[in-house]
Amino acid sequence: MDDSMDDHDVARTLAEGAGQVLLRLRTRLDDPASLKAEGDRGAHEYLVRELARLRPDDAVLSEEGKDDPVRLTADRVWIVDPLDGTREYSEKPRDDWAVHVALWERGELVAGAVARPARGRSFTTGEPAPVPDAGEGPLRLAVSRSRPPAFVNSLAERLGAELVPMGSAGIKATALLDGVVDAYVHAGGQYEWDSAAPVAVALASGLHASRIDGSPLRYNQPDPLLPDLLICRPQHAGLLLDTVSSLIHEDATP
Ligand SMILES: Nc1ncnc2c1ncn2[C@@H]1O[C@H](COP(=O)(O)O)[C@@H](OP(=O)(O)O)[C@H]1O
Ligand SMILES: [Mg+2]
Repeated sequence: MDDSMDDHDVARTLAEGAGQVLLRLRTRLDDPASLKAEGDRGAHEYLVRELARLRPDDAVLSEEGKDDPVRLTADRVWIVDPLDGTREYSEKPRDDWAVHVALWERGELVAGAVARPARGRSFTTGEPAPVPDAGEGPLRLAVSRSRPPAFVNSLAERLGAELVPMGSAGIKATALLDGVVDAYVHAGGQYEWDSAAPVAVALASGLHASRIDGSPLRYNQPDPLLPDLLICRPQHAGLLLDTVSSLIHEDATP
């Protein structure tokens, strides 16, 4: 255990370090299949090695690792996505991919960092970024560019909102802190590692983060599937949750 760094520092240092591994790989590989495979593997190996060195007593849940059930009885679990937006990473020169490192401790996300290596700025719970003021224009909703929620066109239409497709959950969540979008909405499938660090960073900045039915996001569950998510300014949460709920309800009504 390295006491010279607190958990926020560990999250940021490791997310940025894995980002450097990924940037280096991208200078020597071009083929998308190799970039995907080598990127996932190289960043995962770096994170596992550094967590074992800096926090040897903690458990790890990584998208790219075998799920070790020891995490279910551990007090502290690092939930990491070594390369979020793998598809975009493989499509040079796209820059919408990220590294996620979060720490779950006894039921809560207590630290986290989202590194955006190709954009050169990281977001961390250690120094929460201020939330930019909402603009006057229509709401801008960040959505997956490849697997957006089924209801998203109806949602945009009902709210008079604009859709802003982009890759990576970390990129979409931190786009709120850039002031580029007003909300990130996802449904249809995702896992704990996709949202843990983005949600830790968003909550530290004072944003709202929940399931799309408004219920809390729970991490370190036996099944890491966590299929939907809403991150937004607190003042928009009621409108967005109510509108999503009515669209889902209408869809389910014969
Ligand atoms: N329907 C779905 N089922 C499973 N995972 C999904 C999903 N939609 C998005 N994701 C995952 O969520 C992350 C962000 O997705 P997107 O860029 O489409 O918004 C990606 O993580 P990875 O790149 O780590 O695999 C992607 O695989
Ligand atoms: Mg991911």
